[in-house]
Amino acid sequence: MKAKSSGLIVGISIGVVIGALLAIIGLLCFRFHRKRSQIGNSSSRRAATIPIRANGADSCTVLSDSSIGTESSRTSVHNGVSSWFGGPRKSHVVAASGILEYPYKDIQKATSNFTSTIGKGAFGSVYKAQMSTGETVAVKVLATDSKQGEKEFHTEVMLLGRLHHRNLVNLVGYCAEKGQHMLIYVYMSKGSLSSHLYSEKHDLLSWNLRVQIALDVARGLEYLHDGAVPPVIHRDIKSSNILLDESMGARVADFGLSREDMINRNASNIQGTFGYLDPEYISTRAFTKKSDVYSFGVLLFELIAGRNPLQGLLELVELAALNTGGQVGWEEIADSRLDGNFDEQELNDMAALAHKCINRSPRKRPAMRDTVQVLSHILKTRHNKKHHKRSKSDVVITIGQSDRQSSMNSEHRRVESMDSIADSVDV
Ligand SMILES: Nc1ncnc2c1ncn2[C@@H]1O[C@H](COP(=O)(O)OP(=O)(O)OP(=O)(O)O)[C@@H](O)[C@H]1O
Repeated sequence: MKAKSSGLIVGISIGVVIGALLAIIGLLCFRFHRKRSQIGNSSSRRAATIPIRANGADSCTVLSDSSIGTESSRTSVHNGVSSWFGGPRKSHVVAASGILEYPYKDIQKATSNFTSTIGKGAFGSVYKAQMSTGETVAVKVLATDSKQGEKEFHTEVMLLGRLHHRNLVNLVGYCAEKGQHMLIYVYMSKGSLSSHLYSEKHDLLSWNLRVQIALDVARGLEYLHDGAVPPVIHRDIKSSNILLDESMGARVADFGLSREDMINRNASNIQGTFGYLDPEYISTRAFTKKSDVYSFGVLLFELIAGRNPLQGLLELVELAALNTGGQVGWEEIADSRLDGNFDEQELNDMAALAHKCINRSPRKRPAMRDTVQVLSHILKTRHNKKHHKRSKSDVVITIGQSDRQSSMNSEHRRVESMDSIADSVDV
């Protein structure tokens, strides 16, 4: 009986030990498995968030103003590369930039055999294309008399593909077949700034929108000058090269193209557009970032006056500058169609900035990063004024006369301090 019970005890003990061992092994296996799956998850998460372009162009570039950012992975995911994978030949991706090559026949089909013309510029015709993926794009077919060889074209595509910013008309693909060179861009549904300023078919651009457009353009150019590696000088800033997206956001187009390819080059070999050209460039033939700043100044005056350089814009500006001393009184050149619907202070600040941009001496012109600061300051001041007006009217309803007086005093003090900030941003 005793032997029987001690056998039972030994049996139970062995069972408990084996059970415990099994439990420990099971626990270890479970933890090991969980760790492995965590590693797997984190690497797939990383893969999903690493920008497609690892060459630096798509990483966030912090420039002069805190709200700025490159289009970055947003472009890659939404209107950039990833949404394009269904369409083009995957084997022909230009690896360094992520820009995709499209077969000629796809473009031919998407443009209804090149009949969907949007317009024609110095580089050739532009077509609207409806891709089989559902995307709408703009296809620029470079003129066939282009002297650019295959290698140079691919180099240009690689360089263009590195430039990505929310205020640039980004390149998304290309086609090099049948002796043709085509560049495929994000489609800008609202057309060019020049058409909005000068064509009857559009509603009048409000003053508020004009300032926002000026800031968008300044940010795009600032990115080209200070964010792109190597820096890019645009060389042809003008209102027809500023395109507007669905929400009227402005983007700089036609950047980074080798100007040697332009058709109808004039004999003097001066490149760019008359009226926007830096006089210093005309005399020295050296195009610098400050030449872009000059053209940007002309564009700012265009927004203010609603008149282009071929309609005597700069003559008007010079006359007004005699009276304003470059500072105040610029209202006299305001676009008459605005019918006085603009903030005088904003208009004077923007005109004073434009006047600095077109200074004959390039050294005295601001850098693009300075123009971004001044324009965002104008918009911040507008925002603050609106906010204060609203809170002031709330105060009027709830407090008595003496309190109202003190609140107005503090508003007065705030405006004074805003003025001193404006002086410090002055370029
Ligand atoms: N990405 C785009 N989306 C929508 N329309 C575009 C796009 N790119 C160009 N366009 C339009 O196509 C037309 C031709 O443009 P392009 O840039 O070739 O010439 P341009 O700017 O008119 O003149 P230039 O070549 O002298 O600068 C213009 O009406 C322009 O607004």
